[in-house]
Parts: sequence; C-alpha cells; structure tokens
Amino acid sequence: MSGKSLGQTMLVGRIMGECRSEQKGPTDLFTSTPQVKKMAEIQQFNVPQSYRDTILKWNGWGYRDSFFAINKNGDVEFTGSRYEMSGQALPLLRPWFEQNLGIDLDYKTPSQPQQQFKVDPPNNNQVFIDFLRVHDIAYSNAPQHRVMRAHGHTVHDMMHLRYGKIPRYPDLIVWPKDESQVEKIVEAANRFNQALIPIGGGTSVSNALDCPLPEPRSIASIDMALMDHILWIDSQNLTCRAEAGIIGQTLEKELNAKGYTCGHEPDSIEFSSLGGWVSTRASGMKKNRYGNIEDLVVHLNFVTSKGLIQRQCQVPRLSSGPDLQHVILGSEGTLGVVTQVTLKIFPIPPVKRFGSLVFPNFNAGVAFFREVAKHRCQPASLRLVDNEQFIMGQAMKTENKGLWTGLKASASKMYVTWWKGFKVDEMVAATCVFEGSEEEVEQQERRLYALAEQFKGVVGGEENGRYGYRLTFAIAYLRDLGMEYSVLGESFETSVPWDKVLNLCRNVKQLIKREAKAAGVKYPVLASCRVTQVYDAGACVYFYFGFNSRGLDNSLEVYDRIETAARDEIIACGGSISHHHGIGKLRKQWMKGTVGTVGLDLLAAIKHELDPKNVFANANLIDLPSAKL
Ligand SMILES: Cc1cc2nc3c(=O)[nH]c(=O)nc-3n(C[C@H](O)[C@H](O)[C@H](O)COP(=O)(O)OP(=O)(O)OC[C@H]3O[C@@H](n4cnc5c(N)ncnc54)[C@H](O)[C@@H]3O)c2cc1C
Repeated sequence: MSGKSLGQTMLVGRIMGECRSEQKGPTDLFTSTPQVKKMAEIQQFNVPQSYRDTILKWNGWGYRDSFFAINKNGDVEFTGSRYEMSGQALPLLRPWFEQNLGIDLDYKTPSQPQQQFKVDPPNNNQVFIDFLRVHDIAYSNAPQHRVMRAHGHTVHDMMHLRYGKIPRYPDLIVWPKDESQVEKIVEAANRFNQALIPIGGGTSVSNALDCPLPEPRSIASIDMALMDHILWIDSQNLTCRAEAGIIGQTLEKELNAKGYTCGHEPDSIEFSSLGGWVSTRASGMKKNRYGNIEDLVVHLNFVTSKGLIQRQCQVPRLSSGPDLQHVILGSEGTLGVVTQVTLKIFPIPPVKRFGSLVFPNFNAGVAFFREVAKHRCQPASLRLVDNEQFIMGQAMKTENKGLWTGLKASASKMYVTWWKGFKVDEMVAATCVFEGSEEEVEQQERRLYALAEQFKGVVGGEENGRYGYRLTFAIAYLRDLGMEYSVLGESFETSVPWDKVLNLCRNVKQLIKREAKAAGVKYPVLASCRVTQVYDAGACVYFYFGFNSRGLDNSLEVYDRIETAARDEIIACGGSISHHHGIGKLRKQWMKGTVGTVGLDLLAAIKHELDPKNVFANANLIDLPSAKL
C-alpha cells in the first residue's frame, strides 16, 4: 500500500492513499427498484470516489479483495495480499468450524448478488439539495452511495445486506470538504427541515448509523471522508490537529512519517475515523500507555444547530465547571458534528516488543491480571484469552506459522503440558505489547514475567505475542466466512470490577449456550471471552459468540434473544452496558438503568438545548420525549 503526501488527494477520502478520484468501483452495480427510476431522478454533484465506494466490501467486513474462502483442497484460505496471512491456507480452521459450530460445507447460505440488491427511492428535499448546489457542496442520491452509508457492522446490518434489504436508507449523501461547509449544511438542515446523520468510518457495532424508520423527514448522511487531513503538528507541545474524517491508519501512518504516534489503536483502526472515535468514546489496545480517546483529546471543534462549540484556549487542563468536551465525547452523532480534533502525540518509542504468557487456566490468568493492575505494571497492551479463544487461535495457524512457534520444540510443549501439568482444554494465553526505551522494555518484561511466575505463568515467547495481535485484524473477517455456512456471530463487551470478572465471564458464557439450546440451536455454540483492558478498579471483558442457525426459520430473532439475555446477565453480574462500543440504538433499553431517570432527563435537556429541531435525528442513546421537540 503506497503512502501519498498531504494535498495530493485533497478531493478524495483516503485509506493510506489508496483512492483515486478517477477510480470507478463495482458499487455502480447496485440496482434501483423500478420506482426509483420513475420517481426519483439521480441527482449528483461533484461526487468524490472515496475508499468506501472503491475498495470496501458492500456486504461484509473490510477490503473487497480480502476474505476467507474454501480453496480447491477444501482448506480455508485467506485471499488477497494485504495481510501477512493473505494467500495462505489455514488447514486447521475448517475442522475447527465443523467441530465448534457444526458447519457443513454442503450447506451453503451465500449472500444475494449485489446486482439483485434493491434500494428504495430517495425522499428528496429539493430545496436542501438546491442549497447544497449553490454552496458548492458535493452530494448524491444514487443508490450505490446510499447503501454504503446506510449501516454499520452489526449482525442485523450484515443479514439485511446478504439476504434482504435495509429497512431505511439515507436519502442523500453529502460530502463537506471543510468545517465551513459543515456549518452551512447544519444551518440549511435547520432551515429546510432536513434530518442529518454524520458518518465517519462506518464501523459502528451499535446500529448507530441505521436510519430510524419512523423519521418522516428526508435524511442526509454527512460523509466526513473529504475532511481527512492533518492540519498541523506542534512538536513543542506534542499535539496535532486533524480533521475528524481522517481514518485511523492514515492518521497513524502520517504521524509515524514525522516520528510521532497518537497511540490510539482500536481493532478497527484500519477503517474507523477520528470523529467516530470521539463520538463513540473509543478505546484502543494500547490505552495503558497512551490512554483512551478521552485522555488523548486536548481540544475539539463541534458544529451544532446552535453554532460552533470550541474552547477559547488550547490548554492541557481546565477547571471551569463541568467539562463540556465530555458532553461531546460519546454523543454518537446526536448533538452535532465533530469537525476538527487536537490530540496528544508521542515520539515513536525506540523499542516495541511483543510477549506472551501461558497460564494453567482462566482463573490463574485473571488473578495475575488483577495483581498487575495493583502493581500498575501493565505494559502498553495486555490481553488474556480464555481456552476457547486459545484453541481458536491455534486453528488459525497458517501452514508455516503457529501460536506455538515460540514454544517450537516439542520439548517446550511437553514442558507446559506434562512437566507443568497444564491441560490443553483449560490453559489460556496472555499477549503483551511492551513499548519504551530498551532499558524500560527490559524492565517491564522482567517485572511482568516475575509476577506471572507467582500465578504459574510460563513465558511463551515474542513470536506468539506478535501472532496474537496479528490475528486481531484477521478475526474481524471470520464472521463473513461463518455467514456463508449459516453461522451468526457477534462480539460484545463490558466493563466490570475486578471482584466480579470471573463470575461474569463464566455466567455469560453458560447463559449463551443455555439460551441457544432453548431456542432450538442444534449445533455446538461458540461462547468465548478475553480480558482486553486493565484498570485500577476493574477490567474490560470482550465476548465472541456464534451459533449455527441451520434449521431455524427465525435465526435473527434467536440471535436477538441470546444477545439481549447476555446483556441482562452482564448487568446482573455487575458489568456495564458497554465499555467502548457505545449505545447506538442497540443498547438504548439499558440506558435508564445505567444513568437513571434524572440522567436521562439531563441528556434530553442537553439535546433539546443544542438541537431543538432534532436535526441530528439518528435516535441514538435515548428516546426523546416528544414534548421536548
Ligand atoms: C472489527 C471491529 C473492531 C472494533 N474494535 C474496536 C476497538 O478496539 N475499540 C473501539 O472503541 N471500538 C471498536 N469498534 C467499534 C467502532 O470501530 C468504533 O465505535 C469507532 O470509534 C467508530 O468509528 P467510525 O469512524 O467507524 O464511526 P461510524 O461508525 O461512522 O459512526 C459511529 C457513530 O459516531 C457518529 N459519528 C461519526 N463521525 C462523526 C463526526 N465526525 N461527528 C459526529 N458524529 C460522528 C455516527 O453518527 C455514529 O453515531 C470495532 C468495530 C469493528 C467492526
């Protein structure tokens, strides 16, 4: 993937310089229903060809050329050439799918072809469209643009794309190229009764981008893809200012080229945007060293229906009443548009090293993590996978590489399983990323590994650690393979105090299996978790679950029942509604229990004050009392 200098791509959204304004993508293949052709003429102005339309899948995760497929030998293979795993076979993965989810290669549930995907006609607000034209703001109501901005990446989104249709599309897409154009769009929306939904990378996993069905107004999606530039880097104060549409990997790559990092690395960094991170209160895997997004944001600009919110000074901390930036962080597109963000940046650490540890069981691993938090000796990243994920990780070995490469010699494996008495169906693994100077990293390693010994931890080597983190990006593509064979899968997460981690993990996993069986699932069910973040007072736990829907005629209903029951169980076990995925429309039902009635009223009052006409009408976070609008 070739990098490009700033300025070269002023007119296109970029992922590592991959887009060209002249590129045409097969998204042109979407068809309009006959009504669209009759009722609504395609209206387009200055449409940029952004990465979203040219290199991303229309009905799944990630790059179009990268997916898991069954090759001619019957093995799973990862296509393309973008990832280390690309072009390689994973001979253990198919047996893993068969054993753990009961898939049968003869029973395929392929997606509908793109050409058959029908798009409803747009509800054009002509006066708003004319305004955009006069003010030189790019727009389109073409079906291919509307489909690509109508969803995030929940199971529902994928099921709609693969087998049905999206219940409601944005009627128009607008591409502001700077903050002043965003201000004009918001002003016009208020004047001409237009609803708006901002979209960054489109990686939402909370139905936050879905257009609400009851919304009677025309809905325009504000695609931030053109606002993707670093505006300045301040090496004195170690800050940078960037436009909110910049995609994580582009931001990081351009900072790296100048010797800096922003340190924020969510697993979705390849496709999620800076504005999206702020709007969802995102968390990155290296938060131990750099902090979560709320720790990294120094300052931001926010365009609301009432005008621009920005601080009058760019200082590191302020005592001036409640922090208004915390009203914006996590606002999920309900209050306005994040246009520019000043972030802390850091010199790239001279040394980055991976590491891994193996523990006899999950309890020992969690006890170790608790001790690490007490001693505050967590490296930049520290993750603990349970036995199910440990086994799954091994099943994703390519022909040449494996989780056990660090313990390559069979003598080492014997050391763990025979000499140390670990059981293969109980042992778990932790992976780490250490960053700093050579001395700092050595010291971090020594301290962590010495502590691990107290919990029977065995050092698994650097290569195993590296492998664990590399898998992160590939795992996101696995669901699409499962869906080809009737598997529905999802991940969800929570924040939980230390004393409740074990109980919560065990209960939620058991509940998922119980609920699936009760709902008629006839095949083995995947329920697995990992501890992904370490805090003084608790941890973030991240679950994967999946089941084979073969034979069920109400698979989405079954899925919803299990997911809802799992969230209820999480909350009953002392966990939270979310740690970093946010609320969207998916988890709204638990907001009252989370913030209380007074809290809900306060959120509604803020919404009413900033956006009295509910122009930002994505209906995330809370249901608005109609009297207030
Ligand atoms: C495979 C995968 C891995 C993930 N890993 C992580 C992870 O490690 N950590 C994590 O925190 N999350 C993760 N997520 C969730 C998701 O990536 C985050 O919520 C991310 O912050 C969303 O950013 P985005 O740019 O894609 O936002 P979008 O999906 O485009 O939008 C999300 C919400 O933010 C609003 N929004 C977007 N941009 C703006 C803006 N400029 N102004 C106002 N509102 C805006 C939208 O209206 C919407 O409500 C993951 C998701 C997937 C699919």
